[in-house]
Formats: sequence, C-alpha cells, structure tokens
Amino acid sequence: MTQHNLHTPDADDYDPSASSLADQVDQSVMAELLSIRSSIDNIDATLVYLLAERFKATQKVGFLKAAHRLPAGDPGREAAQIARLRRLAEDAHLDPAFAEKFLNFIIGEVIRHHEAIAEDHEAASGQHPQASALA
Ligand SMILES: C=C(O[C@@H]1C=C(C(=O)O)C=C[C@H]1O)C(=O)O
Repeated sequence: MTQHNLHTPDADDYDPSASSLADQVDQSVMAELLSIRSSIDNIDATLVYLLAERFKATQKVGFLKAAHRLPAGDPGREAAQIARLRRLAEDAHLDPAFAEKFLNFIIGEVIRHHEAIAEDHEAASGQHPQASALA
C-alpha cells in the first residue's frame, strides 16, 4: 500500500519556502530566513553540478586504470590532495578537518566506482580472450 498521506517532497514539486518553523517565527524573520535560504539553494544546486562533473572525470580515470590494470586507489595522490585542500580550507576559513573528511568521503566513493569498472572490465576481457591479450 502506498502512503500518499506521508508526502515526501521531490525535485519536481520543490517548495523553497517549505519549513517546519512557520508557526514559531514572525513574518520578518521568516522573510530573512527565506532570503538566505535562496542562496543556500543555489549553492546546493552548484554542488550537485560540480560533483557530477567531478564524477565524469574520475570515471574516465577509472576506465584508463582498468584498461591498464592499475590499482583503483592512489594513496600518494590522495595525501597530496588532502594536504592541499586542508591549506585551501584554512585560507577560506573552513574547518580543515571537515574538508579532509569531505574529500575522503568522495574519494572512497570514486574508489568503489573504479573497483566496479575494473571488475566489469575483467569480466568482459574474460569473455573475449583476444581482447585481454590486446589490453
Ligand atoms: C581519480 C583517481 O582515483 C582515486 C580517486 C581520487 C579522487 O577522487 O580524486 C584520487 C586518487 C585515487 O585514489 C586518480 O587516481 O586520479
């Protein structure tokens, strides 16, 4: 049975003024809150597009690594990226520990994708022995 009364909002019916606070704050506070939230919404949309572009790039790396049987992770590269992002975060007054956690979270996901790409690649070259000989 579907629960139509427990409505979960989705992107198609996004209401930028959705809030559980409406009956707790006066209208002027709510107006200020909504104005700030509209920037938050723009930033969140940008993050999604940026992450989508990043994953498009890392997918290409995944195919390249699979074709040349390279390991999914590259700890030397990751250490350099983390040191750099921590520095950038400090300059930007963002908590460097958070920046590191966030990057590690993304890299973990990328590595899972690379492992899946490598498995698919191995399975496909197993089915076509001449393809694996050429790789
Ligand atoms: C994308 C790569 O693969 C992995 C993922 C990384 C990332 O998401 O930036 C960095 C290093 C690797 O552990 C890469 O080697 O460049």
